[in-house]
Amino acid sequence: MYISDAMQLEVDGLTSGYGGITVLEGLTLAVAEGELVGILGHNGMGKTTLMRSLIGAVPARAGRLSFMGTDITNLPPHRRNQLGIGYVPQGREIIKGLSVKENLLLGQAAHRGASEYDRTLALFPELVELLERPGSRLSGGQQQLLALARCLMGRPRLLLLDEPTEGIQPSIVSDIAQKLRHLRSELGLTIIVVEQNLDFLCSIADRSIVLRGGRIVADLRGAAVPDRDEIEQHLLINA
Ligand SMILES: Nc1ncnc2c1ncn2[C@@H]1O[C@H](COP(=O)(O)OP(=O)(O)OP(=O)(O)O)[C@@H](O)[C@H]1O
Repeated sequence: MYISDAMQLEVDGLTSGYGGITVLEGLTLAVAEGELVGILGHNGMGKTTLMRSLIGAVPARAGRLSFMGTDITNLPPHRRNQLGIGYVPQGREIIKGLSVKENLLLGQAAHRGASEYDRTLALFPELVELLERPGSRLSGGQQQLLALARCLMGRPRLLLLDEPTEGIQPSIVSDIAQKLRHLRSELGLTIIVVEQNLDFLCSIADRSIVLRGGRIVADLRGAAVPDRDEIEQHLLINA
């Protein structure tokens, strides 16, 4: 898989939080175009806050964020999305009262321009026979595919995923891993994925970051799959 030398995302000294609580404290991270980065950490360590800070839902209190050379530190979420940052939140947020097709078209409604519908369905042939089915009648795995497809309707360059395997049957988890690998190679996407499922993460990531107390305490890079034992050690040390 091609990974560029150029940094697509640069986070420099990011501090953010809620009300009187500081969650991320001077976090610094650079992600190259085409990289697939896993974010690990125990509950409450700031993984979702990092995702929400990257999309602009949680403002930076200090530090600087840059995406594809543009300073996005003070840009609102819709502008960051237009620049190419896509987000699939924890819990997926499928609109259950709408059909698969309607959910997909919502992903496009946020963007003006050429239709992504046919291109997206070509990447997700599993959804073709489900197009008229309401979101409420999808399995967890189908919902995750729909959430990914809906996000891709906005043509992101960077895909942020928060716990994509949560609540998904173990037998389907490998399908999600395969889909992410496929999307990355077909579209050259950069992917940052928050995960608790180590097996899943080790099967897809070429770099793993461990968060603790709002800081990065391990940044394990490998040309291929990261070392599961090493990651586990960092998680244990940080428990
Ligand atoms: N909207 C909010 N208002 C106030 N505090 C919040 C809010 N969201 C999260 N927090 C707090 O911020 C801290 C970090 O939460 P965050 O959700 O980023 O952690 P996480 O690593 O993603 O955890 P989990 O694995 O449980 O999702 C926690 O102490 C949490 O209680």
